Amino acid sequence: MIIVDLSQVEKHYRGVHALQQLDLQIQQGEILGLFGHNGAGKTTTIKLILGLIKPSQGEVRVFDKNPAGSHAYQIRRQLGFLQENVSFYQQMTGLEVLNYFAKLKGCTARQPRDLLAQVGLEQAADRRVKTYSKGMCQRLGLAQALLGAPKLLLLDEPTVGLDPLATRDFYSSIDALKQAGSTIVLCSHLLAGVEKVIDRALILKQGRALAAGSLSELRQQADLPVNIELQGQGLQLPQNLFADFHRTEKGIECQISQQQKMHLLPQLLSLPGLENIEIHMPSLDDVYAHFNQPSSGTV
Ligand SMILES: Nc1ncnc2c1ncn2[C@@H]1O[C@H](COP(=O)(O)OP(=O)(O)OP(=O)(O)O)[C@@H](O)[C@H]1O
Repeated sequence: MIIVDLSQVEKHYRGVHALQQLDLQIQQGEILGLFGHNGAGKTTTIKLILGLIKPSQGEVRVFDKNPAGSHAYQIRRQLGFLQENVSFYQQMTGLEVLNYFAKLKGCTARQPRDLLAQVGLEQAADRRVKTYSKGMCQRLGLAQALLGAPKLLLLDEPTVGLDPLATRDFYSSIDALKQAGSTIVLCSHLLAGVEKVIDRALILKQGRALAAGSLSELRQQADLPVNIELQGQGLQLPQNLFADFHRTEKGIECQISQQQKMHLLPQLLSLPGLENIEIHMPSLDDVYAHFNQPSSGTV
């Protein structure tokens, strides 16, 4: 089932082409990573999905309805949103903030306390928000976004300000929501963290889609080499096995194409003296850098 459907969407702000000819479909239960440099059009895409702004051209459908049309209220009750640089009423306690948003959203009274526990703020529930650290405010923002078990969750830089443990907990919560059937859009500049969580990525540049697909599809499209580290003393490679290799203290490092990997692995594993082999596939960071090279076109 398609939850979000953007078709040939354009958004112009007085001379700024924030989005151009954008097509995007997000299936139910999918986690989409939305990436791009500053000003690439990520927040504009999120605002269109939320129905906060309307496209200049093209069509936006969320749950098969126009999110900025007469069904907006009905759609928004099924949405959760965490904006970048979240801020709350400073004089209220964390629990009061969540109760307030829960009432606006028509959620059950029990949920705010459960959510505060889920994001690790149980002990701080009755403290005023003005005493919260940046990371605690971010956790409160997450709890707010999770109110009402949203079917579609939009998260703009959700892990900014979170420590490594809280970031890990956050991604576990995201995975649990996905398992429960939620659809999630994640914008982040911290690519290493989101790499394991997302099903698919859309990379934007100056309002246009540069590349889209799963990490494995993007690796194929980018055709970046795989780095292989062969560890062992006195390793000898058969002649002409690799054009591109160099010796290191631990053994040999080489680069092979993704297509060669499965074909060459048996030969590498049978090398005399091989003690260990480490295979480094191109990361999301590598793929992102590749598509953002000046020569890369758009999809
Ligand atoms: N209300 C507005 N009026 C004029 N221009 C705008 C407005 N909102 C966004 N823009 C412009 O549209 C483009 C896309 O902005 P957007 O906020 O979507 O980028 P972003 O990818 O979210 O960037 P960042 O990573 O910095 O948050 C930018 O050039 C921005 O200056």
